[in-house]
Amino acid sequence: MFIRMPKQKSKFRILRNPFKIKSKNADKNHYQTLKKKSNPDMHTSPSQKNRRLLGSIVLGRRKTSLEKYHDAKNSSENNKENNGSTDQESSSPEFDLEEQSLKLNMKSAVFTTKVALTSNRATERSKELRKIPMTCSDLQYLLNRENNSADVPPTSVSTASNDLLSPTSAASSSSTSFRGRRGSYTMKYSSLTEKNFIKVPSAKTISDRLYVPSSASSSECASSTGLPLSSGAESCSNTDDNNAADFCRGSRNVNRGGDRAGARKGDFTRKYSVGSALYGRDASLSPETIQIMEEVENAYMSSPIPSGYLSSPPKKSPAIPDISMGRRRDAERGKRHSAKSNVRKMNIDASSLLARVKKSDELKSNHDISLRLCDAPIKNVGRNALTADMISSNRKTNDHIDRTTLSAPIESFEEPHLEWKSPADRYQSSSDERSSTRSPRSQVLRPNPLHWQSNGRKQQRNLRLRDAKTKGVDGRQNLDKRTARLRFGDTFANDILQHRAKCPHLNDASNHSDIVGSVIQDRAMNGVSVAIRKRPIFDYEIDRGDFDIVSINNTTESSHDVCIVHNCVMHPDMKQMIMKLTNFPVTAAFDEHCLDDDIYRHLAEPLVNNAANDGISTILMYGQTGCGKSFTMSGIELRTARGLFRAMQGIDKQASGKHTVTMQFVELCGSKECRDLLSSSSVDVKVLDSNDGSVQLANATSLEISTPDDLLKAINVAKGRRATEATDKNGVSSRSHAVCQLQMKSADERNRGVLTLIDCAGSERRHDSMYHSSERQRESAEINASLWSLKECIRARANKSTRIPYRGSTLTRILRETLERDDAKLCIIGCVAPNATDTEHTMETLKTISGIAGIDVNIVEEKARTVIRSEIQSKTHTLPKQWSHEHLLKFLAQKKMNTVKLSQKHDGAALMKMSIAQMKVHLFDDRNKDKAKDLFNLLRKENDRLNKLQREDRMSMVKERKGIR
Ligand SMILES: Nc1ncnc2c1ncn2[C@@H]1O[C@H](COP(=O)(O)OP(=O)(O)OP(=O)(O)O)[C@@H](O)[C@H]1O
Repeated sequence: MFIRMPKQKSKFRILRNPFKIKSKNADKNHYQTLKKKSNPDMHTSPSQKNRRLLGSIVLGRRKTSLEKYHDAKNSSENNKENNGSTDQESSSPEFDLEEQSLKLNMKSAVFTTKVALTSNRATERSKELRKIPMTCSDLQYLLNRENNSADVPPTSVSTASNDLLSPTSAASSSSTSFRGRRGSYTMKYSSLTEKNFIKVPSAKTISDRLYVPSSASSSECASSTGLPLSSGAESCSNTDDNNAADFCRGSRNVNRGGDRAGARKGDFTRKYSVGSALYGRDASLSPETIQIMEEVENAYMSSPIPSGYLSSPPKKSPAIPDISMGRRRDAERGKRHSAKSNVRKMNIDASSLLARVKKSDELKSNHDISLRLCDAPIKNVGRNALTADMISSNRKTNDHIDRTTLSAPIESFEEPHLEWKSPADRYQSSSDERSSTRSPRSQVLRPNPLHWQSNGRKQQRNLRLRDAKTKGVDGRQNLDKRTARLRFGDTFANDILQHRAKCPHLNDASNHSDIVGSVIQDRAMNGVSVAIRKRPIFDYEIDRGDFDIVSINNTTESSHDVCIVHNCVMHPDMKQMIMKLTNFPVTAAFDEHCLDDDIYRHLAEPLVNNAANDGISTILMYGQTGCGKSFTMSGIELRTARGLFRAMQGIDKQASGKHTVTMQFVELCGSKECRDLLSSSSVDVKVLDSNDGSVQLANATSLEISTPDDLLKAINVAKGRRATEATDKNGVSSRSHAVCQLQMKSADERNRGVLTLIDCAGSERRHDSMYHSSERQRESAEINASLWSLKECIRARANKSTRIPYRGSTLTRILRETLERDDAKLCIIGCVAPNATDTEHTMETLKTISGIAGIDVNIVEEKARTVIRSEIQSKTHTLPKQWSHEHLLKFLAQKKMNTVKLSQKHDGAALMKMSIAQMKVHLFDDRNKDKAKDLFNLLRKENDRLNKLQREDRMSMVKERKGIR
């Protein structure tokens, strides 16, 4: 039966997009099928059938459903009128699909079609469209069936797909059913539209190999596929009762393979083999098919290749001895090898394996496999060739093999490994097993450690890791910087204490008390001064084992103070402790004993006075999160409110005029957003540049301030509206830059002074923001970007650059006047946290600060030195889990627990991990539970006692440190 293709539909369309037409009714039809499954003839009216056929077969421009409907209707009517033919004739497609397929050389291509598969017991979930592979001829077959053409020659249908598609229901049915384990499956014809056919690109070769024409004899089949008969046998392996279930799985595999456009050979094999077996029970199977199936089944049964291998191709080899004895490269290539090299390899492999297997007692139970492997005909090539991988997969898939052999520890393979020790012996031992045609040199079997060594190494590594875990502090254990600092905190802290004791001027709380503020301002370079304030270490930090690593030297007569960071690190051997000292120069440094008054007097007051005298002043807080920026800024604001008005009063008296103070308070969130904090409505503020070089905050509320209290109240209100969030470091971490701008204008508005107080959001390192939400991480990135931009601007200013890149961020745009005007004063106060875990943060802040001031050239890194372990880490206070075997014995002797049976491997860590039951079994000969319980409790009690002592020690050390100051 031929179908005529309309002339105007070019074949190229098929090539370019053979699946162009999409049936919008596919889903609807699918559910209709499910509904009407019991009576499939219900929806096979001629018009419906025609519509479906036209919608599915006519290739070309995609038609709307309405067009398709009209087309179908018209063609149906025309056929009836013109030909006066029967329904069957009228609905026959008008082109020769087989011819077209041949022309397009697509006959052997595999298509995948979505079919509605529903089982009797199917739940709603399983009623989904599945894909099964089909050939062009399958399609033709189905279309012919659709057309009720009983005279379709079944020979044109491939065996495999025929198996799948032969109906159990009446031939005229619009849906095809076939049996499966879960019941009968229905495949709906209406889903046979081009859009549902997906060509599997790599399938041609697969189909060439696997499809066996049902009309051909088995020998023809073998010759046409170019494979030995045994490979044809592959297509009907696995004939057990699990076929139906496997079929479902197999279909899914094929489906996935089709989706990936790389259907795997194994998947196809599996599916077809199962499919054919499934159909073996069907009465409607053609005699030719049955004959072929029988032949291939016989061939399969006589095949020496294990079914396990045929049904699942070899995968990556597990840990077995390297039986290939070839070069490592050869073994790795394994599958990629040519057929020839595989044959050679098989020769060696099978015989060598057999020889060694016979010698090994442990593998005796597997003799039957080994013999089978050796019996395998050497001529088997390609897929049938034996390789190490294959043998391993054979081991895997054969259930009768003792699985303990594979999972046995590496020691169980020691015997064959030792055999390879001497090359001469190796040659001798193998010469009688192999032909000696090659030179002895080429036959010397090198002990290829491909699997052995990799497994040995892996095991050694695991042992090392386990050791490291159990060894505790004294063992070689890899720790990150922060953990190591806490772990060895006592030793490091003691070393720092000793250093401070040698240099009593460090952290001596002098804090420039005898130096007036102007002196520090005199140190400023180009109006930019940088200062450091170290916050005190908190109790909770001490409790967790943290210690103070920042020392301040502010007693020097030089032009700058020094902030010393004691960087405590571990040597790569994780045993030696290294102390590195870095000296950072800053304009002024304040230790943890400094007061807000000190900060104001030395740093802020000169700038406030400058602003009151119509100057441009900016105070900016910089530093990591939780280091005291807001704390310091609050102190400055409090004092500024009074100091500013005081300064202005003096000026007003002199000038007999009155200054007005206006205030604007905005926050900068991210790199662009600017919000007014003096207004409850969150108005977006625009930062506008004026021609005179000043900056206007358009839309921001300008509040006129007349008293210090008004100023403080307004500041508090604005701060209350500031975006804060609880972080790991700070319960109320500021997530925005707060900018408070005070403008002092003279009565005639000729003179103008500006004081800008900026409390930056905390700079964060990756570790701090690692656990943040994506929003927070973006925020952190923007904060850091704006700070980086500020740094660039200040550098450019210090370098007297003609162009300051202030447009880099909103923060720098607001600070434009400060950055551009030479008489402007800028004080950056860097806050640092003293704890050891924040060493990197602190160093980064200090580096940035001194870089801004242009004094980073004076940063001095002292030579690293090894820290001598302090005796304070008293051995008496080591916890039980850190005890050695000897320490444990001593302890048990002290406690008169002489009945405990300890082996060398039992140390403190091992015992602390044991439960009472384990102690009873492993440590007491009489298995006395009470004794085990006593020991268990004794160790726990001792652990608590020592823990408490350690804590007390630490506290006394801290007190001691404070006393030294
Ligand atoms: N010099 C100090 N003396 C006593 N406590 C301080 C000092 N500096 C900071 N603190 C305390 O440290 C905590 C964190 O300080 P603060 O909120 O000022 O940090 P921050 O740098 O502004 O953090 P963020 O950038 O996350 O807003 C506060 O509880 C504060 O009281």
